[in-house]
Amino acid sequence: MIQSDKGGDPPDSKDKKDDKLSTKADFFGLKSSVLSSPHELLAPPSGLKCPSHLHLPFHPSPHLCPLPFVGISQILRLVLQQLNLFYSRDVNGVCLLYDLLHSPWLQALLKVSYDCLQEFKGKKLIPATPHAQALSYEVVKILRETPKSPEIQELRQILQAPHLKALLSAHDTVAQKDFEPLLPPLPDNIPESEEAMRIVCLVKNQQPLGATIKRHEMTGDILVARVIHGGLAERSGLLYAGDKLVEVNGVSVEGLDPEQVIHILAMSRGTIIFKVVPVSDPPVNSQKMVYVRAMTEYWPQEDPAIPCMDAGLPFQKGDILQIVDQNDALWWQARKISDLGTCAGLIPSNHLLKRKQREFWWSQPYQPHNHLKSTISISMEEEDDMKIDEKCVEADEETFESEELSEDKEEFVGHGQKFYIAGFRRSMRLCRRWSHLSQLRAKVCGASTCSSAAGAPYEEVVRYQRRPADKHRLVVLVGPSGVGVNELRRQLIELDPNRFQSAVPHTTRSKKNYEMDGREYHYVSKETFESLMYSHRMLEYGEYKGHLYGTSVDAVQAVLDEGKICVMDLEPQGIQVARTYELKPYVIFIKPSSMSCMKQSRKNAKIITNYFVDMKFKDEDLQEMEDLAQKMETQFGQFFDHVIVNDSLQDACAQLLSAVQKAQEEPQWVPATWVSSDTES
Ligand SMILES: Nc1ncnc2c1ncn2[C@@H]1O[C@H](COP(=O)(O)OP(=O)(O)OP(=O)(O)O)[C@@H](O)[C@H]1O
Repeated sequence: MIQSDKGGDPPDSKDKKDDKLSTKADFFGLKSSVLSSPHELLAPPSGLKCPSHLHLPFHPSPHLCPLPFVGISQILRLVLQQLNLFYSRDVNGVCLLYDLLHSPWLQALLKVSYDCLQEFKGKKLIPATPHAQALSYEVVKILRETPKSPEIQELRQILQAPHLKALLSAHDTVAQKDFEPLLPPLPDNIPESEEAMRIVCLVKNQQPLGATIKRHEMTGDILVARVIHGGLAERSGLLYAGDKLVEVNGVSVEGLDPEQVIHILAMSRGTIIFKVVPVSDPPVNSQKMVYVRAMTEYWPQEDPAIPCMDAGLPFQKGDILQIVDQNDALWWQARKISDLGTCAGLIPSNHLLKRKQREFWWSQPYQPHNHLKSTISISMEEEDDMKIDEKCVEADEETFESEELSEDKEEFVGHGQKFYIAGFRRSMRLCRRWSHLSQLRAKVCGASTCSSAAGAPYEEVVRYQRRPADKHRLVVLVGPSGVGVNELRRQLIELDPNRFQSAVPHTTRSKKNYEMDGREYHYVSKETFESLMYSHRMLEYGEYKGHLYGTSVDAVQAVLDEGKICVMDLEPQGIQVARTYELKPYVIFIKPSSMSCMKQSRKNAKIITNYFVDMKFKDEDLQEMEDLAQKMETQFGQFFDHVIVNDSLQDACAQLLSAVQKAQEEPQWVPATWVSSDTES
């Protein structure tokens, strides 16, 4: 499709002249395909659609290749083999041909060839004879008449070998300047004022052409506004942003609106011929390909500012995008990595999206951030509820203590062998749920950084493959309370305690006589705990019954230093704190299954609460879990590397094991900063 572009040009100097361009928008649904022959450019011949013709321009033509071309011709032969393969498989072979010819290795090869030619051109070599082939025949004839000797025999064989014959034939072609195709001579008297025209021929099909047009406000010219990466126009290399459209199928576009041009194109059938005045300085996209993780979502259909809605690329939080063009300061071109074969689409640049986020933020009525009430902040009402809960616990202290004991017993069981799994203590889990996290964190990081509405909308990412000698990546499980995060974590560790381990949390409460420092908890003073908090060495922390509980970076590091995989559960707000180069966390979101499934599967499941020990799930609990999961996904989905729906516990556990293995052994997208720090160190 060619689409009308509303403008949105970068405000840089290169495009200043376009500031006055029209901002009308429309779309014309021209689907077009194979681009045949322009006159001026070194484009594929019009016979491209015929497989037999495909070979012609790519034979190692003798007059194009410098002498040591054995390697080159070999590679070109490979290219031809590939093309033949593609051709027999794919009707749309021309596109593949184009892709191949655009491949960097072929370009490099041609460049070498060209450089060699240039070198020889400078030397002005003159052939000793233009008829080396005839000469060799003559020599062979003479040799036949001379007395036989092994040397003469060998010379005859050499001269009659097909390779040498081909070489001599190539020599003669070059020597006689017998080049093809013959181009018509240029007329001598072209007036200087006359603009060079390019004729571009396109054949409509289901593929979009991938270009947008706009009208220049001052001159009224119809210009190609944007050529979309990966579209036919771009792959043809014949249409560039800035080209002036003169005629479409013989109809002059002078004085027409973009919409009228679009109408002509929409009405056209089969081949469409464009006459264009090429832009004097075609833009070159020399930027390297960048990959980013979308930290927000974008819907072009809801964005009235997009230059061309149909060319927009919608994306969701967490999508990995390949940015292919950043020439425009406002509108980039990108593809989703899940869909790299397609034409690119327009997305707002980092700068523009940030601006949009800020505008959106200010347009919203003020709301305290209580949408994840149970995990982030606690409203006044909840504060009161909590006090009541705490009172209940206080009143029931003995029972509570004995329950902690019984939980210990439970935790000592595994594979018929007694071993202790840290990080599952009831107090720690309850403190997470009832933590004063937001208040505590506010103390540490100050309102400005924590409440910043709009972080970077894109995060640059790279493929990271952990080397066997590297420490393992931290595995973080996130999910709404009761979904089974701890159950899955426990099952994973029990599966192979020599490989998987939890971090030992810290607490400011005093050690009980059956506990061991560094086993259940690291017992530290309030001052030590707070100093860890203030120096950002705590991944998570909270207060429960007047004591502080939390997991430190060092505790996680201790597990990783042992060569084990540290598996921890975190509240989603803690993910950002854990996302560091040293821990390289792999975040798995544990999601509840549907209500009806959970009603079945959670029949015998028990919730941990601060005063009921074996409380069964009620429908409201399941509903709350589902709601919270949705909110978590909406707010933190961009950080999730993997999602597991916890329906059947056995399946979920198998999925978890496989995901954890992949995280450690297969390449994953991680923030670019994690890897650049790697190379620095
Ligand atoms: N897939 C499942 N099928 C049946 N029961 C399950 C499943 N997953 C978890 N459970 C049970 O649900 C209950 C709650 O699970 P778990 O304690 O792991 O929740 P949690 O996500 O860690 O919650 P919290 O963060 O509040 O501690 C447990 O009794 C557990 O055995």
